[in-house]
Amino acid sequence: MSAYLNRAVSMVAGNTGMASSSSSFDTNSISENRSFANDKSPLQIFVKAKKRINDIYDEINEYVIETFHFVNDLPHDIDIVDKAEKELFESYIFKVSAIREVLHRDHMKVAFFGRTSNGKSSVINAMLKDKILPSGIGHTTNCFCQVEGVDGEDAYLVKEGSDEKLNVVNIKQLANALCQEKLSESSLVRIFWPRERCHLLRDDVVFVDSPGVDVSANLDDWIDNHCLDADVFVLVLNAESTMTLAEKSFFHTVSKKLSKPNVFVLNNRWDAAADEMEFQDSVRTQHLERCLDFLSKELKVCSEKEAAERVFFVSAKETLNARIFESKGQPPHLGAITDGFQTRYFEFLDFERKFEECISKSAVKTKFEQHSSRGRNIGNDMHLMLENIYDRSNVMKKEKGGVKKKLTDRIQSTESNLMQITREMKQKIHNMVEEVEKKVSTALNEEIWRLGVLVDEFSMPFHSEPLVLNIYKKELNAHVEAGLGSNLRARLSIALATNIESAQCEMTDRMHSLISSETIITQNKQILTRSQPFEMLYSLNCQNLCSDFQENLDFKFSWGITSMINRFTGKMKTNGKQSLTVIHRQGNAVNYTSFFFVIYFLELFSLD
Ligand SMILES: Nc1nc2c(ncn2[C@@H]2O[C@H](COP(=O)(O)OP(=O)(O)OP(=O)(O)O)[C@@H](O)[C@H]2O)c(=O)[nH]1
Repeated sequence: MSAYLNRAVSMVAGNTGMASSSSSFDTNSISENRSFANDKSPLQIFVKAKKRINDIYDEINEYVIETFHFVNDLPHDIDIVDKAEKELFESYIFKVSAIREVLHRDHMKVAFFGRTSNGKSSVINAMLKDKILPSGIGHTTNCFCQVEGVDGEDAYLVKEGSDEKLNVVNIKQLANALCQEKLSESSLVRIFWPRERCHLLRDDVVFVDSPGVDVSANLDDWIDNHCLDADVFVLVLNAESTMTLAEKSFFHTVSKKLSKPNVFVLNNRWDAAADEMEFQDSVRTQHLERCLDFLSKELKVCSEKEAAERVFFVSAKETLNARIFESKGQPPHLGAITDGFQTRYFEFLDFERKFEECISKSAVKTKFEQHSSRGRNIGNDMHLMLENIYDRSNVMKKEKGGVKKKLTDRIQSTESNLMQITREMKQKIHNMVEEVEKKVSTALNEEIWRLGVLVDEFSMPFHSEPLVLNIYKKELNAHVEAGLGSNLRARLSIALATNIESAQCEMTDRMHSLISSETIITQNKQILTRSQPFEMLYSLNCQNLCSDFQENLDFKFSWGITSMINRFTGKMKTNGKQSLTVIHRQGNAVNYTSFFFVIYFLELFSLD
C-alpha cells in the first residue's frame, strides 16, 4: 500500500490526487513521459545490449573465420595442427553463425494471461497505442496472437504452419481473419505491425495475447509452446471481481516450469471502481493484499516489496481511448470514462515504465548472458587451442633450428673439406700428369731408340722411283705408327691405368667421407655408371710428323758426326736448325732410312 501511495504521490505531484477531475489533466507531464518512453526508455538497455553483443559476435565471427583459414592454409607437411583440431576450428564457425542468427532474432517477449474478457487485448492495444487486436464482449481471442514489429508500412499476419503473408488493413479485417479460421487454442497467429508506429515494437518487444485461461484445459501445452521464452508475464485481472482459481493455477504451473518468472498483475477495469467511490480504497486494499500474497507467498516469484512494484490498478480501455485522441492531436482526457482518469492513466504509465525496466533487464540477462558466456567460452577455447599450437610450433621451431644449425655446420665443414680435397686432388692430378709425361717421355725415348728394329721389320721392297717412294714412305709411316703405338700401349697402359684407378679410388673414398652413408647408397649407382674403364690412346700420326721431311737419296746429311753423337747422348740442345754434314754412302737404303728416322724422331720428341 505504501508503495502504491508513494507511486501515486510521485506521479500526480501538484495535482489533486485520485479524485482529480479529467479537466485538470496535466498534459505537460504526459508529454514528458512520452518523450521519456521514446528517448530514455529502459528498453534501450536491451536495444543497446543487443547491438553491442551483435557487434561483438561480428568480431568473433571474423576472428573465427580468419583463424580457421589460417589454420587450414598451413602447409600440410607441417605437423602442427591435426585434422581433429581443424574440424574443431571449423565447428566454431557454424556455432558462431548459429548464435548470430539467434541473436538477430532475439527480442523481448511479454505474454498476457487472464480470464476471458478481462481486457488482455485491450491492455496490449493500449500499450501499442492503437486498436491492433480485436477486443469485445465474450470470447474474442480464440488462439495465441503474437504482435511483433516489422520494417515498412504494411501490416500483415502469418498463420502457424504457413509462410503466406495475409494483408491486414484494419482491426475488423484482422478480427474476421482470425474468426474465419478454425484455429486451435494453442496455435499461433503472428501479426506483423509496422515498428515505427510504436516504440515498443521498434525496440523489439513482442506481445503475446492468449485465449482466456478459463477456456482451456491445455495449460501445459500453452506454457511449453508459448511461455518458456517469455521474459515477462502480465496477469490481467478484472478488478470488478476476484482472482479465480484458473488464473492462479495457470501461474502456479508457469512458476513450476520457469524459475522465478517476472509476473506483473494488472487490476484492469479500475474505472468501474469510480462508480463506487466509497468502497474504492477498501476494494483496492483487498485486491492489492491478495495480489501481493499471490506473488510473494504463493508463487514466491519475488519479495513482498518487489511485489508492491508489480501490482497496478488501471483502465486499459480508458488509456487506449486517451492515446487514440492524443494521436489525433486532441487532449488525452477526452478518453476518460469516469473520474480519476489521470491517476489511472499515470498508473498505466508507471506500469509501462516498470514493465520496460523489468523486461529489458530480464531479456538482457536471459537472452544475452548465455550468449555472452558462450562467446567467451568460444574465444577462450580457441585462445587455448591457438596457444597450444603456438607452443608446439615453438618446439618445432627449436628442433628445426637445431637441425638447420647442424646442417649449416655440416655444409661448412663439407665445403672446407671439399676445398682441401680438391686442392690435394689437383696436386695429385698434376703429379700424375707429370709422372705420365715422364713415363711417356721415357717410353717414347726408348721406343725411338728401338725404331731401327721397327724399321727393320718393315719388309716392303724399296724403290727410289718417286711415286713408289711416296707409297713406301706412307707404308713405312703406318708401320712405325702402329708398331710404336702398340709398343707404347704394352709398356704404359697397364701402369698408367693402375695409377689412374688407384687415384680414382682414393678420390671416391675421400668424397664418400664427405657425404652421409644413405646418400652414398642412393648416389652409388650413378658414381658406378660414371666410372668407365680407362683406355689410353696414342695418336702419333707419323704421316704428319714426317710431312716436312724431304728425303735425299744421295744421303747428303748436313750434321757433323760430333754433333750427331752429342745429340744421341743428349748433351746437345737442338733447335732443329743444326748445321748439316754431308755423308756419302752407297748401299742398303733401308739402313739409311732407319738411321734417318731415329735422328728425325729424336729431334721431334726432344723433351727439352
Ligand atoms: N470499462 C472497461 N472496459 C474494458 C476495459 N478493458 C477492456 N474492456 C472491455 O472488455 C471487453 C473485453 O475486452 P478484451 O480486451 O477483448 O478482453 P480479452 O481479455 O482480450 O478477452 P478475450 O480475448 O475474449 O480473452 C471489451 O468490450 C473491452 O472494451 C477497461 O479497462 N474498462
